[in-house]
Amino acid sequence: MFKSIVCSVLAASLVNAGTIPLGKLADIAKIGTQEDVIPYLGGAGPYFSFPGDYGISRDLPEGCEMKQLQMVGRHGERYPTYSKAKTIKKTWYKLSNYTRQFNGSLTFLNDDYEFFITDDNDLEMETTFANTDDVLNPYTGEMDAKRHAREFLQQYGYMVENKTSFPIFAASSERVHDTAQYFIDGLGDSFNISLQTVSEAMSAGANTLSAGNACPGWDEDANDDILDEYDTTYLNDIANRLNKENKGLNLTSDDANTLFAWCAYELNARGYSDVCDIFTKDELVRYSYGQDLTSFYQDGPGYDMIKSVGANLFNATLKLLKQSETEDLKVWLSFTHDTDILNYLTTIGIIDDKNNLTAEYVPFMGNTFHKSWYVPQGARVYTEKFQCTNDTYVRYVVNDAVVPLETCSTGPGFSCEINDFYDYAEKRVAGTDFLKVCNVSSVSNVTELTFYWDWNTTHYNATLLKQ
Ligand SMILES: Cc1ncc(C[n+]2csc(CCOP(=O)(O)OP(=O)(O)O)c2C)c(N)n1
Repeated sequence: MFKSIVCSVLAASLVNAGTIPLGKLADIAKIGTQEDVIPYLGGAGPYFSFPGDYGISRDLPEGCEMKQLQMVGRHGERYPTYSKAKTIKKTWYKLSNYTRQFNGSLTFLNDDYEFFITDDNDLEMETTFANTDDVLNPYTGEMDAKRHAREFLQQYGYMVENKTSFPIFAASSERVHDTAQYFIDGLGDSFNISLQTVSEAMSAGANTLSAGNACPGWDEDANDDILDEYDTTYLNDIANRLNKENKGLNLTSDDANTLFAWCAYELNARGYSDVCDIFTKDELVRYSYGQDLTSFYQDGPGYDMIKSVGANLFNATLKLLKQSETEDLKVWLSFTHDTDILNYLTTIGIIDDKNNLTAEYVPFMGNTFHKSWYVPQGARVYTEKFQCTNDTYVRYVVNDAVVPLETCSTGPGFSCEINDFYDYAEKRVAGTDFLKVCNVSSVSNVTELTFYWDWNTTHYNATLLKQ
């Protein structure tokens, strides 16, 4: 209410001051024109479908019947976290304190540029119709989740036609919870969904959708010796270029690095970002690979403990698959964070673990791991279990594309025959030990993931966290 009064007062004063922007409106000119940049932003930017879909049809193979559907999704487009906002603001203060005219790719700052974070209460949160910087922004997390719900109904609506009451699970981060709620809103009022908010506090231990948050054994710096080798002179080049064009500006390579995140989050908040136009295409490729490397060695196959972390959720999804005949519920929808999805995909074996990424150069041959392809904002990983005549199969759909298991894809639609799948899965989880490698017992005595089975009696309603 207060906000809308302030807005109308502001609007009125703009009218009186005669500053209504006439003619050239940046949003009209730019919204929708920067989609090429999004895949290079390490998953911080808006949702896009997995580009390498191999041409496999997403449709249920002919003559088959879906038996169970699971989905693990990331929350949608958001504002920066507190820590990322701090670094972005540091760069913004340098720019906003510059007293001369800007030249080159920073020229947009001469016009009436408004910094995209206008309210610190938005930090850590989804971008929404209410808090977006621009009414035309097509990339709000709210819209993404609602659209996802409609796409879910279009693709799999037959699975919920006769079962309109069911639970949806969300980790207790506020943005994750909000995404689940927008998804529920998008399903429409024919449904009676109970939103189960499962704690992602450390004390939740194994009963969580965010094993990474219950993992004191995880060490962010474990593979820094590898990551430090990556050549980051492209960041110095960016800073030097901007400083040369703008005498007296003292941007550092850290500022240059921050500008990529600024570009991504401004797209989420505003729908376009002049900051994205600062970079050359080569610089975008170098930044993007840096993001791939970091997540490969912190949350992917490059860090040996990750298979164990992802096993906490993967084991639960396997149990659900095995119970598909006896469990009343056929659809299991859950929302969590990007790192948790990367951990899960690592255990499944969907991220290539046969070629460790090199930090010595950008490997164009044989590198299939592009972080943004797997976990853009709003990422969604579906597990399909379907029966065709007498045989049953499993396959994964990542961000709208069927992504077959490398060594098990001879079934219809490049799926994996169910017994072969269980053998495959057993090998994947052999030797993993989430509780041990994460040292869970130091923060929690909860040793099992139970919420998929006891939600109806427990009713999960964890306190929301901004993390
Ligand atoms: C296995 C593991 N344990 C702990 C961490 C620490 N950690 C960093 S970010 C994060 C949660 C995800 O937050 P964010 O990167 O903001 O992802 P988003 O909410 O945008 O999906 C956790 C648990 C980690 N990355 N990986």
